[in-house]
Amino acid sequence: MTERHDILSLDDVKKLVDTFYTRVRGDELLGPVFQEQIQDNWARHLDIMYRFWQTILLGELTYQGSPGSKHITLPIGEEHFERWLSIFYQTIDELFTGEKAAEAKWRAERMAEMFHSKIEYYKQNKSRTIL
Ligand code: HEM
Repeated sequence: MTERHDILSLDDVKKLVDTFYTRVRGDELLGPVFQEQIQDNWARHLDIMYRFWQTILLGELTYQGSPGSKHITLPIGEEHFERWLSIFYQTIDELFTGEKAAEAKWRAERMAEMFHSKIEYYKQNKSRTIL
């Protein structure tokens, strides 16, 4: 096994994203949710996710978007977020180690919390506009 290092380049980001979404697509809980939304646009989704993590972890500002709005109406709850984070953490820990690797996990967890609370709020207040 090659020695693990930190997430330092766009190639590292791509390796993380490709490995993570390959696992997500094969997961019995998450796979169908992603497939339903993304259908045959995986190349585009992966490209967006490369740019998202490149911006956060490498400080190269290639992503512009508002991810919150893309998640608010998804049919997901706590168990989906737990599974997402568990696969993400496992993928990071297998492939990388270091400050950026830790930051990726921290960021993902904060965003999962934020998306989850927005989704729950939306489910309970469907009749009201919140944007
Ligand atoms: C169970 C949890 C999650 C599910 C099922 C999920 C699903 C999705 C789907 C289906 C899309 C594509 C939306 C579209 O193009 O119409 C998407 C986009 C995205 N997701 Fe998630 N997601 C989850 C958690 C997260 C978390 C924790 C993060 C934070 C790291 C995240 C970050 C993003 C970003 C940045 C995009 C791209 C938004 C854009 O188009 O600008 N997602 N997600």
